[in-house]
Amino acid sequence: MREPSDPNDLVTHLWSSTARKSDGVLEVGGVALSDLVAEHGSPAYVLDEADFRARARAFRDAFVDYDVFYAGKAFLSIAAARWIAEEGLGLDVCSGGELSVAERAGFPMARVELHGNNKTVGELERAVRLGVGRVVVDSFDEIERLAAVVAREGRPARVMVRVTAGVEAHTHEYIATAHEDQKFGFSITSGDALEAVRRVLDAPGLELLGPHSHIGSQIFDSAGFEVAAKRVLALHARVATELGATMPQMDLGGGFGIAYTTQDDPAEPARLAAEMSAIVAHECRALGIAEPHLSIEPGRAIAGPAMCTIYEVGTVKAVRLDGGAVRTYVSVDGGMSDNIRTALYDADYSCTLASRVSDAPPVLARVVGKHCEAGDIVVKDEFLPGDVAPGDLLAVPGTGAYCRSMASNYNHALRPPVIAVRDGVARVVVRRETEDDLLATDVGGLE
Ligand SMILES: Cc1ncc(COP(=O)(O)O)c(C=O)c1O
Ligand SMILES: N[C@@H](CCCC[NH3+])C(=O)O
Repeated sequence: MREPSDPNDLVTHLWSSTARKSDGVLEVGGVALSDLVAEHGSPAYVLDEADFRARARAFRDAFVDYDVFYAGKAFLSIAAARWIAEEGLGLDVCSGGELSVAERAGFPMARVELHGNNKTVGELERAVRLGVGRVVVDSFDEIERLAAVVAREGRPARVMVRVTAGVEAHTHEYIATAHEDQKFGFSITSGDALEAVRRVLDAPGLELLGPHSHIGSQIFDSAGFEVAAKRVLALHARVATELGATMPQMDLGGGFGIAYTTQDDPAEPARLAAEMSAIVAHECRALGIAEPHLSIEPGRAIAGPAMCTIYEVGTVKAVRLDGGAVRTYVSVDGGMSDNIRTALYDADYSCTLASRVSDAPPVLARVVGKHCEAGDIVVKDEFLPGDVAPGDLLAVPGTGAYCRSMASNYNHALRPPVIAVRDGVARVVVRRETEDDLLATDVGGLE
């Protein structure tokens, strides 16, 4: 259990860099969130543009000799794609929808890569026509499909082969992706990865760049990356000796963890870069192979800390637990429709009172949403001032990654807007959904 912290202050490393409290009111990007809610309503995602850009830049600058692709699945909008382009990163998309955002943003297609374990023929055709920089193939079916697409379109495609390195990453089971028994990639151990490389080499119009390994997400320990890099580089060596080909590149994926609570201690990009580069250099020397050109795909570590969600409290209920302790259930005007991560991954978040000072003694609170679901929890445990009351605003930090992008319309909830703040100015970059948006898809079909 975390210790209560001063409710009138912020645990700064959990918040975006411009977040501060002034007389109990949370400000981000120079905008008081109480003013933002007065104008735009709640709940709302608040995106600190300067922080998002700075994190993107920090990865680009630390991983100097690498290509850095921002993983748009974490959070993508036209504005975010433009910022990523301006900061000099590439963009990883994994669906036609994400590709559309990149296109609408005018993102340079040569710096876009397309992922996915079941891309449609339509998605592959569009990617090839648009000239995306690389397609990461994930199955034998897809290699055949892509080869047919490039033949029909008369345009080549640069290809990476997604591999599973057989690593048990230390993270939630649902977001680990390098163990053998799951849907992504070609197993190195079984020989499928080598066979996939052979088929790509044999396919006219497919240019092989190299293997791609993503071991999972919200990982703090570089040991998993080390084991994966070793196994993937061993594949490079096998491809050279058995197939007589050189793979010029290698992608080590994303997965870099962030601090959701004071229990988390993430590494800075510079340290990650130094560790990963040392591992690759050491292993290449041992195998006697040339170092491939490297790339990575951070998503969460760029978008996650740059956003917070602001909610209004609707009801407060004290519940007596077995043993006599009391838990205060604080219901807010959003929930699992704007942040599914607590319910899906048992994720931990923190929160703070964002609209006033309070000197009331802390109580153990659980922040819950307004959905018809007992597991609709936003913050499992937090100490909040004991006078927390309807009308108060609560803010949850670290909601930039996999919250808006995984948001749903459960109970016909309207997905909240994303409001970018910078230098005292707030701009809506993704508008709030309306009931008309929901009803527009419900076409009746009664005739
Ligand atoms: C292939 C791939 N690359 C990159 C990412 C981004 O991961 P993260 O947001 O943890 O950096 C993911 C998501 O886990 C992924 O599946
Ligand atoms: N959606 C996951 C991250 C992994 C998704 C990308 N493979 C999360 O919220 O943690």
